[in-house]
Amino acid sequence: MALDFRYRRLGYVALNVTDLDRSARFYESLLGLQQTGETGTGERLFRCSPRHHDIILHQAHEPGLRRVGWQMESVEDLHHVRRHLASLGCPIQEVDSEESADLGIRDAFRVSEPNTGATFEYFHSFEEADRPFTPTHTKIERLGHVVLGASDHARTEQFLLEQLNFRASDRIEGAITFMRCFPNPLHHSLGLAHASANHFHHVNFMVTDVDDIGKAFWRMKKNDVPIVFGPGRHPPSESMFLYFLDPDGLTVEYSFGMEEFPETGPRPPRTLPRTPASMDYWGAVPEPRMGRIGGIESL
Ligand SMILES: CC(C)c1ccc(C(=O)O)c(O)c1O
Ligand SMILES: [Fe+2]
Repeated sequence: MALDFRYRRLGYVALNVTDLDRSARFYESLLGLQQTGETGTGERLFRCSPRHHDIILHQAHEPGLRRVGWQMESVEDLHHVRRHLASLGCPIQEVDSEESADLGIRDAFRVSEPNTGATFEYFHSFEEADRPFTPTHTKIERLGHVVLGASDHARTEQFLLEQLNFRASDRIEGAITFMRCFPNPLHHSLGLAHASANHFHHVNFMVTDVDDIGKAFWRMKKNDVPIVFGPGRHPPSESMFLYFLDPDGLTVEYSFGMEEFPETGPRPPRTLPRTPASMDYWGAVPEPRMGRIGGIESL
């Protein structure tokens, strides 16, 4: 089957947190998301875009990734990816109408990415919020990307590229692959790190102003939020970055700027050597806590 289904964007990321109130305060007041409501099961919805939500926080015993939502360009693209995954023998779980209504989506289904066990949810229509997103201290532009650690990196990368129509933008040899969800132009919406076990690595928010990075550095310091990498500038995507930990120790990144790819005639992916200089132009060194906490919940 030709893999010509088209993604619109990384739709949303659902995270498991161990103290919902504490995390809600962090994601709202320190990160700058707007809380928009709750689902019938008490999950909290947050946004940084005109859409229904960008982040879901779910109360759980262990922190980590609950699922990743992918918005497709059209209903035909959604049917296409569903048929393709079913033809590969991947069990498809439909999202029932009550939950879909809560999430502002329609015709959604979930599937377990067979190598990492991460739940991918595919949908097409995504409700808009009734009011525009009004940034507070940080001019967040969008939910940027999610990075997973994979114990079988080669197989996972192959599945994502050959079966799910992601495209490789760059690789750091033996460390990470940066992938865009075709034809979305952003350098990466999904990153796949080499790891000894499958795990959540980090979630990223793109900001519109370099001052958002500098201001976050001091805001996090004043509020005793651990900064685990940066400020710095990533050679692969050219973005300036700051990584810090949420109250459960999940890693969150702010970044400013990112290379964009044309749909046709993109440059080929590069392979950068596995050296500190491939992670940061400015000489920052990641703390061991970066990208360490966070399991992957299975479907
Ligand atoms: C340190 C990590 C995994 C990393 C490296 C490079 C980029 C980038 O080029 O944007 C990232 O976003 C990362 O998270
Ligand atoms: Fe990142």
